Amino acid sequence: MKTLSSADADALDRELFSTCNFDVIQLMELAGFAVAMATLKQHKDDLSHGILIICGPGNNGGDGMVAARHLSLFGVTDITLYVPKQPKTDLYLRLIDQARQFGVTVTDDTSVLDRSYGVCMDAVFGFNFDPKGGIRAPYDSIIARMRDEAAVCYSKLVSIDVPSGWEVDVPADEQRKDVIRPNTLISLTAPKICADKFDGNHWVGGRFVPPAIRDKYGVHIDFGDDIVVKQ
Ligand SMILES: NC(=O)C1=CN([C@@H]2O[C@H](COP(=O)(O)OP(=O)(O)OC[C@H]3O[C@@H](n4cnc5c(N)ncnc54)[C@H](O)[C@@H]3O)[C@@H](O)[C@H]2O)[C@@H](O)CC1
Ligand SMILES: [K+]
Repeated sequence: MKTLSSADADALDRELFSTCNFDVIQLMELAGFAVAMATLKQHKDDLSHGILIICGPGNNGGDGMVAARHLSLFGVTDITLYVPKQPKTDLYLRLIDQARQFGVTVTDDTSVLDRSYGVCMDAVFGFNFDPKGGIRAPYDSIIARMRDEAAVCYSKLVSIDVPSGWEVDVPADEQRKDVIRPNTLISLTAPKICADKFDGNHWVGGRFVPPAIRDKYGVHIDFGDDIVVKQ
């Protein structure tokens, strides 16, 4: 499996915006749609017991907000978006408003971590997580609770793009011992180095990479006629 370093993922991302003329809203919509679809394929029964989506401050959190709306459209009725820090960016505020219009509960109240859900979705950090100096508040304590399903009651943990708190450029079997252990990882665009040796369910979404960029970075994912592929 070809994997990307965080630097390559960032460079590829910038090329999608510059060379390929994509807009962040387009890519985030496709990413969030793919996340919703992979979660539905992998965890349909668990979703009937509700889903808690925990959003971080960047685009990984935005993917979670989009996924919430699509999960509602797929018929999931009990969806909570936990957004611990009030976003300032207009894009995130609009995504939150749209999610609400589809019946999603949006909250910054930590007490949602005390409830029980079938699925907990980790949309906290993606490939731009910086491990230097550790995880800053309030995400440090949230990720610590996510690590322990007895503390946050869920049956399955699903991470978007990168398991939050993991070092992006370190293979799964070499991560620190105290990190979260998702049941499912949904890589976007292409798997990052941390997806190497990942022992859970692994899906890839991100049907937006044109052939020239695929060749340049060596990422050839055959989606066939689907939105996501299982690795
Ligand atoms: N082309 C692509 O690759 C696409 C990427 N998307 C998503 O965008 C993500 C990357 O988004 P971003 O660049 O916004 O970055 P991230 O979502 O990875 O997070 C960056 C944010 O986390 C904060 N942060 C970083 N390290 C921290 C630490 N140690 N403690 C506390 N806060 C910390 C930063 O201040 C910044 O606000 C991808 O992983 C993916 O989920 C998709 O939305 C669309 C397509
Ligand atoms: K994540």
